[in-house]
Amino acid sequence: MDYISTRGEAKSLGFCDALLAGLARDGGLYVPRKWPHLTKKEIRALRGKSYQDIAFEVLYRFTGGEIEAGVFRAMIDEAYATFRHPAVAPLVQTGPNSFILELFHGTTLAFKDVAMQLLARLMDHALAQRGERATIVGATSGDTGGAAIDAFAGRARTDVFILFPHEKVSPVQQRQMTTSKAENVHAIAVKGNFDDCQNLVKAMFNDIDFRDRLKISGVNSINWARIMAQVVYYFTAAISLGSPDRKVSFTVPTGNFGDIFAGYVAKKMGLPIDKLVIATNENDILARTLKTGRYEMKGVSATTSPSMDIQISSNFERLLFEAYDRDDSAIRAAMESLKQSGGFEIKPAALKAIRKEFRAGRASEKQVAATIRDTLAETGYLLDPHTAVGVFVAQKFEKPSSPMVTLSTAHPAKFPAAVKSASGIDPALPAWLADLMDREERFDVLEAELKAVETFVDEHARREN
Ligand SMILES: Cc1ncc(COP(=O)(O)O)c(C=O)c1O
Ligand SMILES: N[C@@H](CCOP(=O)(O)O)C(=O)O
Repeated sequence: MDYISTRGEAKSLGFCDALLAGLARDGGLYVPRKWPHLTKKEIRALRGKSYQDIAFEVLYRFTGGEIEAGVFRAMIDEAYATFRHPAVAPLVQTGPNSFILELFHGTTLAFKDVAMQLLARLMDHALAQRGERATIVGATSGDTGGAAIDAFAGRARTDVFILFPHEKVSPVQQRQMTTSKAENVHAIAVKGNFDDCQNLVKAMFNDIDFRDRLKISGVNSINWARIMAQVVYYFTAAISLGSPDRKVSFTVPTGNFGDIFAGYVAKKMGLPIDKLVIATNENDILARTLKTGRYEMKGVSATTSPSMDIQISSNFERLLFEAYDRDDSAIRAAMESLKQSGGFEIKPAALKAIRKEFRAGRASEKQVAATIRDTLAETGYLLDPHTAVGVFVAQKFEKPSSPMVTLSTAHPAKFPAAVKSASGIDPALPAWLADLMDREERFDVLEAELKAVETFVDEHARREN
């Protein structure tokens, strides 16, 4: 198993090298050269197994045997022992054929914990094997940052620098990043939006001298291992609803396209998924792209689902690579056009391939609030605003014949103001986070300038092993 870059100019890497590299040196994203496959019989054999068992069966195929099986299994067990629900990612039925997949039972109450807890252990292992350390840089619109800081806090071989948009994340999200006492983690408020943060992270990767000197690595979904870990819950959910003998559709609240791309990977691996539905908030670049065939940036507005206030949707590049039958020159041209003119056209054959697998829809702010209110009234279930985007869009694509699973990507208590204003309910943080808002904050504020951020990272990264 080796990994190739979507832009075709970086050398292919084995699993651990791709894990530590994050972004490829040509600016592209790593994908496996060949998708591993599970037969229907193999999928059937996973029925009744635990989340951890299924995770091992699905994920070990991606490692190319570079990690010893028992060690890999122990990492899975340890990662998911941090979850507060025995099923890790339970399914809740809200209608005859409607289900919510709760992905927020981890330590920071967002779906990011599912991948991040495993990623931290994988990185630690790979670094220890090599006797190396890494400087991790990450961008967040609110949830990746908290999950990364929690998963990497106190780890000896990594320093973590998380860039978040100043004053544009929820107070709970901010405190999950700024109240860690661990010395190896640094929260940086950038005067800009999430796209600025993500561009700065990519620029640090593309500054080859800086990258090599500080051994830069990444924990955003540009890192293949993040996507890989997220594939598992598509399997667990579909299997518990009758897969592979029944097709299941998924609706995914989408921003950086990582979570839904993991669903696409599950399908490539043989899981019989019917449709994958992209749900966007008012920052609807992906819904517009599917409709018009043109990816066109037009500015980001602040919404009540801030983690999805994104327009440079990194993982869409991975999908384009597949839709163009892995023609890396088409990807280089599209990404160059995005850089030069803020958009690109998708060729008809590639667009057709995308439309075959995906549907897309958007939810306005009014629709999000109404969905939170109405779902509570009709089912007693309290949604967070990101999940509400998903539930609203899912309704348009539900069919009486097959189940529709909407991914619930965050706990409502991460966004109390929006939830209260829509439903009248003030969702409480769980007991272990009850004092979060009283904890002391520690963070730095920087301009959205590469020099300022690189200087900060350089000054604060530890170099000794
Ligand atoms: C709560 C929440 N929902 C949805 C998303 C969108 O996920 P993705 O960026 O993988 O599309 C994010 C951020 O990524 C998030 O934090
Ligand atoms: N919504 C994300 C944005 C970063 O996404 P990632 O999946 O690429 O890490 C966040 O909450 O930070």
